[in-house]
Amino acid sequence: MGSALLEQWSKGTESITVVDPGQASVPGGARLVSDRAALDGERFDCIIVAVKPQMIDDIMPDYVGHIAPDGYVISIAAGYSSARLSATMGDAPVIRVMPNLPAAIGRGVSGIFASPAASETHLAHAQEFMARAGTTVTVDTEEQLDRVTAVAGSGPGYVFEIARAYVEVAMEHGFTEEQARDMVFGTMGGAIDMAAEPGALSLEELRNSVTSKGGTTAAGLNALNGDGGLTERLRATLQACYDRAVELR
Ligand SMILES: NC(=O)C1=CN([C@@H]2O[C@H](COP(=O)(O)OP(=O)(O)OC[C@H]3O[C@@H](n4cnc5c(N)ncnc54)[C@H](O)[C@@H]3O)[C@@H](O)[C@H]2O)C=CC1
Ligand SMILES: O=C(O)[C@@H]1CCC=N1
Repeated sequence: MGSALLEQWSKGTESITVVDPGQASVPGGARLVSDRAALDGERFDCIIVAVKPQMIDDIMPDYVGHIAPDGYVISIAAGYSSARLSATMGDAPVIRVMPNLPAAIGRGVSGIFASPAASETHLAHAQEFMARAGTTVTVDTEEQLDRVTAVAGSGPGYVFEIARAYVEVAMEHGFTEEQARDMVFGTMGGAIDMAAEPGALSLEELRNSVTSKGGTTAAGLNALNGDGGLTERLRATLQACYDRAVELR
């Protein structure tokens, strides 16, 4: 996720240093070091936490001395709370961000939550920084940020899985994978873009406009969600994701 964001962050004027022992190169002209020791006492206006939440306790305390006076911390880690991160990082101000993967093409959705110690300046920087990667939604509570994770942060995973299953089943109707992908991506992308047009009809109206009484779409929709099973499945999906975020706090 950090690499996807780096592509977009690099469009700004900041000098960016990445510490990552697992990368041979990073995009966007950022400086890469494989070991924090190479920083040699340098301080940074913003330190971005983009490691797995389960690694933060081990890794991040070593970075306390690298935060500039008036600097702050951005965390993209799921779940791990701002209070816990601040305590881990010498009481630094923390802004939590929950991006999603289409940030890689500048079409991400990022939730932003500023903990009380973060200043207006920190928040304004984080908002501008994340806007380079797509849409931003600033939320008032950390609870809401964990719900952004359930809807948007993990959302591309749901979408990719739905599209994958749709392609698989389309191929069972005798199409090549290329044909199936073209049809599924075109249908999903075209329908979503149409629904997102300014002044578009509601989703119910759009659905109904495809659906002739006694026709083919009605038959398909009845199988898809006639019993509310799809809605229930999505409810369980978001709840399971949110519950996991809570466990990671
Ligand atoms: N993958 C996604 O779509 C999203 C991920 N996130 C968050 O982003 C964070 C990273 O997740 P992913 O990118 O999926 O994982 P990842 O495994 O792809 O990336 C983690 C990176 O941390 C590096 N790393 C490991 N040890 C390190 C150390 N000691 N110092 C510095 N870097 C180290 C790894 O080499 C790797 O490049 C997580 O906290 C996750 O919750 C948030 C939103 C979306
Ligand atoms: O699966 C995860 O934990 C991360 C956080 C949101 C998306 N991927």
